[in-house]
Order: sequence, then C-alpha cells, then structure tokens
Amino acid sequence: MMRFDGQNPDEIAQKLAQIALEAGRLLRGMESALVDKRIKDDGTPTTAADLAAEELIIRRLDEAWPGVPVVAEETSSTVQTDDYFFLVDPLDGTGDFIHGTGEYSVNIALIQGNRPMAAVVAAPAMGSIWIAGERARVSALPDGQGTDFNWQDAKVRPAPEQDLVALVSRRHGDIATEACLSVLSIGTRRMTSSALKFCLIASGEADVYVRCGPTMEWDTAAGDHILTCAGGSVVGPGGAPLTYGHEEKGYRNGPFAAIGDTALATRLDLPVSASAA
Ligand SMILES: Nc1ncnc2c1ncn2[C@@H]1O[C@H](COP(=O)(O)O)[C@@H](OP(=O)(O)O)[C@H]1O
Ligand SMILES: [Mg+2]
Repeated sequence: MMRFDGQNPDEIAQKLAQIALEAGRLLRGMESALVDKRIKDDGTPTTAADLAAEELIIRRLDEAWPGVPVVAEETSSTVQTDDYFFLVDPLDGTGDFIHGTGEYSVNIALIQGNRPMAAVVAAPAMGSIWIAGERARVSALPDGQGTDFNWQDAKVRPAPEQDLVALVSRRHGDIATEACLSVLSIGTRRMTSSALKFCLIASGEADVYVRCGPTMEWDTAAGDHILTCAGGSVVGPGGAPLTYGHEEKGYRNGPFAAIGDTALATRLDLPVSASAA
C-alpha cells in the first residue's frame, strides 16, 4: 500500500482541495437537475449527485495515492481499512442540496491510525473551502475553470463570557443536544447544515456545535481536523478527542461537541452514547 511517511500534510491537503474543487463543480452542475432521491436505511436521503461525486472522488484519490482504502458514505460497507485510509462524504447535507439552501459540503479526510492528518471541506454553493494539514486555511473557491486558491490562515476566536454563538443542525435536533446547550449561555443560535458548522467555528464566526443525535465518521473527520488545526477541538464524553475507523460500530459517532475555545470543554456535559435519530 502507498505510504504517507515523509509526505507533508499541508501538501496532501492542497491535493485534496483540488479533488474537492472538481467534485464541487460536478455537484453545482447537478443542482438544478430534477433530483430523484432515495431514502436510505438510516432514514437520510441520497441522490444521483451523491453517487456521481463519490465515484469521481474515489477515482481521483486512487490516481493520487493508489491502493489506499477509501471509506465513503455510499460504499463504506465494502472496504477494509488499513493504517492509512480516507473518509469521504461526497455530499454532506444531501437534504440541503435537494432543498436548495446551498449549505452542503464535500468532506475528505486522510486518517492515520485513528485520527485525521489532512482534510478538506468545500462548500461549493457558498464559494468557500477549508483545508488542514498541520495548519488550517480557508480560501474562496476559484470561479469558472480557475484553479488558483487564495489561502489565508483560519483561526478560532476566544469564547465571549456570555452570548455564545451556537450552530445547530437545520434538519436534525434531539433533546440531549438541547439539554447540553442549555448549560451554556447561548446568545445566538444559527441553523447550519453539513460540515460547514465545524468550519465556521474554525474561522472564528461561531463558538460551539453540539451533536448528540446520530452522525457518521465521514460527517465529522474532515471538519474535526480543520477545527483542531485552527486551535479548537472536537470532544466526546469525558473530553476525549473523537477517533475514527470504527468499522465494528458501522462508522457511527457518539455524541460530541465542537468548540472554538477549548476552555468551553469544562462547561459541557455530554451523554455517553448518541441519542436516537
Ligand atoms: N439517523 C441517522 N443515522 C446516521 N446518520 C444520520 C442520521 N440522521 C442524520 N445523519 C447524519 O447527519 C448528516 C446531516 O447533518 P446536518 O443535518 O447537520 O447537515 C447526514 O449527512 P448526509 O447529508 O451526508 O447524509 C447524516 O450522515
Ligand atoms: Mg454527511
């Protein structure tokens, strides 16, 4: 298998950005097509766009890094992970893609062991992209057929004493998440879909995102790495970082909190397991 020893994580992240840019253009081109959706076993929708973007990303990853396993949303059950593997959500926020809010993203993370080492989250319809290798950076997505990014460092902000900005899922809420948020002094709640929630915290535009309902590893790995490299953290119950590659759990995450200011961790009280959908 292809090894990554000695490869610079920031250069890997830049290559991932090119792949996400191409996948994002494909998705934008399919936005106005009549969306024929199918409801999966977990109750979430999938479309031809999810499948087309996933197929493209897997092909490009295999060209760049032959033989590295790719665990992707639509085909995860057929893949065996290794020391290194990719986690891919080709279209995170499929519901938003269908409803036209533009709040969907392309998420790709390279995992080494059980933690991410390089990642991209692109939000094609919002025109923004975030990457992280060792440092987190953000750029506008190039227009037309352009390929030039304008990378700037992404950095979290210190949490204000009061009036925190919390991001909450537009489509999935649960009582445990509300209970956890109620102990923080939240001033503004902003509904946002997909991995954009991690990235807005990484860019210092929000403070906290708590999720106790079900999510999958490909929903969180890339955003987790970007936020962590921007100075924040993503923690599970007890304050431990999330770990990835849990095939035995069907790649399901437990509850987690994504925070910009790591001092917020002591104020959180997450339940031990994820709540029902
Ligand atoms: N019952 C369930 N089981 C597993 N994952 C679920 C789920 N309900 C929602 N999700 C996850 O939540 C993601 C959407 O989160 P949000 O509402 O914050 O955008 C979905 O991503 P996809 O749209 O990629 O399927 C899906 O993976
Ligand atoms: Mg997703």
